[in-house]
Amino acid sequence: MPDEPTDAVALDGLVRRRGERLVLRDLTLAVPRGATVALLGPNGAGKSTLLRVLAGLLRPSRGGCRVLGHALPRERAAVKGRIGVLAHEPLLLRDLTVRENLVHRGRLLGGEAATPARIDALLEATDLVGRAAYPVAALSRGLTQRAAAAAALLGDPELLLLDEPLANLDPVAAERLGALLGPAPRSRFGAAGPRTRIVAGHDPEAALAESDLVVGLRGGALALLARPADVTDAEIGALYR
Ligand SMILES: Nc1ncnc2c1ncn2[C@@H]1O[C@H](COP(=O)(O)OP(=O)(O)OP(=O)(O)O)[C@@H](O)[C@H]1O
Repeated sequence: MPDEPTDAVALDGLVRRRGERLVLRDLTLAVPRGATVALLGPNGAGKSTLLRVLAGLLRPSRGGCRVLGHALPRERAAVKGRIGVLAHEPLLLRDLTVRENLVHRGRLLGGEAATPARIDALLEATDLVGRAAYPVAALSRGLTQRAAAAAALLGDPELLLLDEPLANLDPVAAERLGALLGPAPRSRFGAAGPRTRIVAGHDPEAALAESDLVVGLRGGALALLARPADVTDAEIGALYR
Protein backbone atom coordinates (compact mmCIF):
# COMPACT_ATOMS: atom_id res chain seq x y z
CA MET A 1 0.00 0.00 0.00
CA PRO A 2 1.48 3.41 -0.92
CA ASP A 3 2.26 5.84 1.89
CA GLU A 4 -0.67 8.09 2.64
CA PRO A 5 0.17 11.80 2.71
CA THR A 6 0.09 13.48 6.12
CA ASP A 7 -1.80 16.46 4.81
CA ALA A 8 -5.31 16.12 3.42
CA VAL A 9 -4.95 19.48 1.70
CA ALA A 10 -1.81 21.39 0.78
CA LEU A 11 -2.02 24.73 -1.02
CA ASP A 12 1.02 26.55 -2.33
CA GLY A 13 0.33 29.99 -3.75
CA LEU A 14 -3.13 29.00 -4.98
CA VAL A 15 -4.75 31.63 -7.18
CA ARG A 16 -8.21 31.54 -8.72
CA ARG A 17 -9.36 34.22 -11.12
CA ARG A 18 -12.85 35.13 -12.28
CA GLY A 19 -12.18 37.01 -15.47
CA GLU A 20 -9.78 39.76 -14.47
CA ARG A 21 -10.62 39.52 -10.78
CA LEU A 22 -8.57 37.56 -8.28
CA VAL A 23 -11.05 35.64 -6.15
CA LEU A 24 -8.43 33.56 -4.32
CA ARG A 25 -5.07 35.26 -3.82
CA ASP A 26 -1.90 33.34 -3.22
CA LEU A 27 -3.22 30.90 -0.60
CA THR A 28 -0.61 28.77 1.11
CA LEU A 29 -1.70 26.43 3.88
CA ALA A 30 -1.77 22.80 4.93
CA VAL A 31 -4.58 20.86 6.56
CA PRO A 32 -3.49 17.72 8.41
CA ARG A 33 -5.49 14.56 7.87
CA GLY A 34 -8.28 14.18 10.36
CA ALA A 35 -8.49 17.89 11.16
CA THR A 36 -11.68 19.91 11.18
CA VAL A 37 -11.13 23.34 9.65
CA ALA A 38 -13.40 26.30 10.31
CA LEU A 39 -13.40 28.42 7.15
CA LEU A 40 -14.50 31.93 8.06
CA GLY A 41 -14.76 35.26 6.30
CA PRO A 42 -17.28 37.86 5.21
CA ASN A 43 -19.68 37.44 2.28
CA GLY A 44 -17.73 37.25 -0.95
CA ALA A 45 -14.42 36.42 0.78
CA GLY A 46 -13.89 33.35 -1.38
CA LYS A 47 -14.93 30.51 0.95
CA SER A 48 -17.27 28.77 -1.51
CA THR A 49 -14.77 29.27 -4.33
CA LEU A 50 -12.03 27.61 -2.28
CA LEU A 51 -14.29 24.66 -1.47
CA ARG A 52 -15.18 24.31 -5.14
CA VAL A 53 -11.52 24.29 -6.13
CA LEU A 54 -10.75 21.64 -3.50
CA ALA A 55 -13.69 19.57 -4.74
CA GLY A 56 -12.27 19.65 -8.26
CA LEU A 57 -15.30 21.61 -9.52
CA LEU A 58 -13.21 24.70 -10.39
CA ARG A 59 -9.65 24.71 -11.68
CA PRO A 60 -6.92 26.62 -9.89
CA SER A 61 -5.68 29.44 -12.11
CA ARG A 62 -2.17 29.21 -10.68
CA GLY A 63 -0.26 27.64 -7.79
CA GLY A 64 -0.20 24.23 -6.19
CA CYS A 65 -3.29 22.48 -4.93
CA ARG A 66 -2.87 18.97 -3.53
CA VAL A 67 -5.86 17.11 -2.16
CA LEU A 68 -5.45 13.71 -0.47
CA GLY A 69 -1.96 13.63 -1.89
CA HIS A 70 -2.94 14.34 -5.50
CA ALA A 71 -2.31 17.46 -7.54
CA LEU A 72 -5.43 19.16 -8.89
CA PRO A 73 -6.60 19.45 -11.55
CA ARG A 74 -4.22 16.92 -13.16
CA GLU A 75 -4.88 13.99 -10.81
CA ARG A 76 -8.52 14.73 -10.17
CA ALA A 77 -9.56 11.20 -11.13
CA ALA A 78 -7.50 9.79 -8.25
CA VAL A 79 -9.57 11.62 -5.63
CA LYS A 80 -12.93 11.17 -7.31
CA GLY A 81 -15.25 9.49 -4.85
CA ARG A 82 -13.00 10.23 -1.86
CA ILE A 83 -14.40 13.73 -1.36
CA GLY A 84 -17.92 14.54 -0.16
CA VAL A 85 -19.30 17.97 -1.03
CA LEU A 86 -22.25 19.77 0.48
CA ALA A 87 -22.45 23.06 -1.40
CA HIS A 88 -24.97 25.88 -1.86
CA GLU A 89 -26.11 24.25 -5.09
CA PRO A 90 -27.12 20.78 -3.99
CA LEU A 91 -25.47 18.90 -6.92
CA LEU A 92 -28.59 16.73 -7.24
CA LEU A 93 -30.63 15.93 -10.35
CA ARG A 94 -33.94 17.69 -9.81
CA ASP A 95 -36.08 15.38 -11.94
CA LEU A 96 -34.92 12.23 -10.18
CA THR A 97 -36.31 11.13 -6.83
CA VAL A 98 -34.21 11.29 -3.70
CA ARG A 99 -33.53 7.55 -3.84
CA GLU A 100 -32.78 7.64 -7.59
CA ASN A 101 -30.30 10.43 -6.94
CA LEU A 102 -28.49 8.30 -4.38
CA VAL A 103 -28.45 5.27 -6.70
CA HIS A 104 -27.19 7.48 -9.54
CA ARG A 105 -24.50 9.03 -7.36
CA GLY A 106 -23.45 5.57 -6.23
CA ARG A 107 -22.97 4.50 -9.85
CA LEU A 108 -20.80 7.56 -10.46
CA LEU A 109 -18.74 6.72 -7.39
CA GLY A 110 -18.38 3.11 -8.45
CA GLY A 111 -17.45 0.34 -6.05
CA GLU A 112 -19.72 -0.61 -3.21
CA ALA A 113 -20.93 2.86 -2.27
CA ALA A 114 -24.60 2.56 -3.13
CA THR A 115 -25.72 -0.73 -1.66
CA PRO A 116 -29.46 -0.62 -0.93
CA ALA A 117 -28.62 -1.03 2.76
CA ARG A 118 -26.30 1.99 2.74
CA ILE A 119 -28.87 4.10 0.91
CA ASP A 120 -31.60 3.06 3.37
CA ALA A 121 -29.32 3.91 6.30
CA LEU A 122 -28.62 7.38 4.90
CA LEU A 123 -32.31 8.03 4.19
CA GLU A 124 -33.02 7.01 7.76
CA ALA A 125 -30.20 9.14 9.16
CA THR A 126 -31.39 12.22 7.26
CA ASP A 127 -35.03 11.50 8.13
CA LEU A 128 -35.98 11.24 4.46
CA VAL A 129 -37.50 7.75 4.36
CA GLY A 130 -40.96 9.22 3.76
CA ARG A 131 -39.61 11.48 0.99
CA ALA A 132 -37.44 8.91 -0.81
CA ALA A 133 -39.86 8.69 -3.75
CA TYR A 134 -40.25 12.47 -4.14
CA PRO A 135 -38.46 14.16 -7.03
CA VAL A 136 -35.86 16.58 -5.69
CA ALA A 137 -37.69 19.38 -7.51
CA ALA A 138 -40.63 18.85 -5.12
CA LEU A 139 -38.57 19.23 -1.94
CA SER A 140 -38.30 22.32 0.22
CA ARG A 141 -34.86 23.90 0.66
CA GLY A 142 -34.26 22.19 3.97
CA LEU A 143 -35.32 18.80 2.67
CA THR A 144 -33.11 19.31 -0.39
CA GLN A 145 -30.22 20.11 1.95
CA ARG A 146 -30.84 16.85 3.79
CA ALA A 147 -30.87 14.89 0.52
CA ALA A 148 -27.64 16.62 -0.51
CA ALA A 149 -26.08 15.63 2.82
CA ALA A 150 -27.03 11.99 2.23
CA ALA A 151 -25.45 12.18 -1.23
CA ALA A 152 -22.30 13.79 0.16
CA LEU A 153 -21.85 10.98 2.66
CA LEU A 154 -22.68 8.14 0.29
CA GLY A 155 -19.10 7.34 -0.64
CA ASP A 156 -17.95 7.44 3.01
CA PRO A 157 -15.57 10.25 2.02
CA GLU A 158 -12.12 10.86 3.48
CA LEU A 159 -12.55 14.60 2.97
CA LEU A 160 -15.82 16.42 3.59
CA LEU A 161 -16.25 19.93 2.17
CA LEU A 162 -19.21 21.60 3.82
CA ASP A 163 -20.51 25.02 2.78
CA GLU A 164 -22.85 26.30 5.50
CA PRO A 165 -24.07 22.73 6.01
CA LEU A 166 -26.84 23.56 8.46
CA ALA A 167 -28.36 26.43 6.46
CA ASN A 168 -32.12 26.12 5.91
CA LEU A 169 -32.55 23.36 8.48
CA ASP A 170 -35.05 23.31 11.32
CA PRO A 171 -33.49 22.85 14.80
CA VAL A 172 -34.13 19.11 14.98
CA ALA A 173 -32.77 18.51 11.49
CA ALA A 174 -29.78 20.76 12.25
CA GLU A 175 -28.90 18.71 15.31
CA ARG A 176 -29.31 15.45 13.44
CA LEU A 177 -27.29 16.54 10.43
CA GLY A 178 -24.71 18.25 12.61
CA ALA A 179 -23.98 14.89 14.21
CA LEU A 180 -24.08 13.02 10.92
CA LEU A 181 -21.66 15.42 9.23
CA GLY A 182 -19.48 15.72 12.32
CA PRO A 183 -16.06 14.20 12.87
CA ALA A 184 -16.20 10.49 12.15
CA PRO A 185 -13.61 8.08 13.49
CA ARG A 186 -12.36 6.06 10.58
CA SER A 187 -11.00 2.58 10.49
CA ARG A 188 -11.06 2.05 6.74
CA PHE A 189 -8.10 4.30 6.15
CA GLY A 190 -5.95 2.79 8.87
CA ALA A 191 -2.97 4.95 9.69
CA ALA A 192 -4.38 7.68 7.47
CA GLY A 193 -6.68 8.46 10.38
CA PRO A 194 -10.13 9.96 10.67
CA ARG A 195 -12.11 12.04 8.21
CA THR A 196 -10.92 15.53 7.38
CA ARG A 197 -13.57 18.27 7.28
CA ILE A 198 -13.52 21.83 5.98
CA VAL A 199 -16.58 23.72 7.10
CA ALA A 200 -17.46 27.19 5.81
CA GLY A 201 -19.83 29.15 7.98
CA HIS A 202 -20.86 32.41 9.55
CA ASP A 203 -20.91 31.50 13.23
CA PRO A 204 -17.36 32.13 14.52
CA GLU A 205 -18.19 31.02 18.07
CA ALA A 206 -19.52 27.62 16.99
CA ALA A 207 -16.76 27.27 14.40
CA LEU A 208 -14.04 27.85 16.97
CA ALA A 209 -15.61 25.39 19.39
CA GLU A 210 -15.79 22.62 16.80
CA SER A 211 -12.57 23.02 14.86
CA ASP A 212 -8.87 22.17 15.11
CA LEU A 213 -7.77 24.94 12.76
CA VAL A 214 -9.28 28.29 11.83
CA VAL A 215 -8.78 29.64 8.33
CA GLY A 216 -10.01 33.17 7.70
CA LEU A 217 -10.33 34.63 4.22
CA ARG A 218 -10.77 38.29 3.41
CA GLY A 219 -10.91 39.57 -0.12
CA GLY A 220 -9.71 36.15 -1.32
CA ALA A 221 -6.52 36.34 0.76
CA LEU A 222 -5.50 34.40 3.84
CA ALA A 223 -6.23 36.73 6.76
CA LEU A 224 -6.16 34.24 9.63
CA LEU A 225 -4.57 30.84 10.14
CA ALA A 226 -4.48 29.67 13.75
CA ARG A 227 -5.55 27.09 16.25
CA PRO A 228 -8.91 28.03 17.80
CA ALA A 229 -7.40 28.48 21.27
CA ASP A 230 -5.04 31.13 19.88
CA VAL A 231 -7.67 33.15 18.01
CA THR A 232 -8.58 36.44 19.64
CA ASP A 233 -11.86 38.34 19.44
CA ALA A 234 -9.92 41.18 17.81
CA GLU A 235 -8.75 38.85 15.02
CA ILE A 236 -12.29 37.64 14.39
CA GLY A 237 -13.49 41.26 14.43
CA ALA A 238 -10.80 42.30 11.94
CA LEU A 239 -11.93 39.55 9.59
CA TYR A 240 -15.38 41.09 9.27
CA ARG A 241 -14.59 44.79 9.65
N1 LIG B 1 -20.04 32.37 -10.83
C1 LIG B 1 -19.37 33.46 -10.52
N2 LIG B 1 -18.99 34.34 -11.46
C2 LIG B 1 -18.30 35.44 -11.15
N3 LIG B 1 -17.92 35.77 -9.90
C3 LIG B 1 -18.26 34.94 -8.91
C4 LIG B 1 -19.02 33.75 -9.15
N4 LIG B 1 -19.19 33.11 -7.98
C5 LIG B 1 -18.60 33.88 -7.04
N5 LIG B 1 -18.05 34.96 -7.61
C6 LIG B 1 -17.31 36.02 -6.92
O1 LIG B 1 -16.22 35.44 -6.25
C7 LIG B 1 -16.01 36.09 -4.99
C8 LIG B 1 -15.99 35.03 -3.91
O2 LIG B 1 -17.29 34.45 -3.83
P1 LIG B 1 -17.59 33.21 -2.89
O3 LIG B 1 -18.96 32.73 -3.20
O4 LIG B 1 -16.46 32.26 -2.99
O5 LIG B 1 -17.56 33.91 -1.45
P2 LIG B 1 -18.04 33.35 -0.03
O6 LIG B 1 -16.95 33.69 0.93
O7 LIG B 1 -18.41 31.92 -0.14
O8 LIG B 1 -19.32 34.24 0.25
P3 LIG B 1 -20.67 33.96 1.09
O9 LIG B 1 -20.29 34.06 2.54
O10 LIG B 1 -21.55 35.10 0.67
O11 LIG B 1 -21.21 32.63 0.69
C9 LIG B 1 -17.13 37.11 -4.83
O12 LIG B 1 -16.63 38.36 -5.16
C10 LIG B 1 -18.16 36.66 -5.82
O13 LIG B 1 -18.89 37.76 -6.30
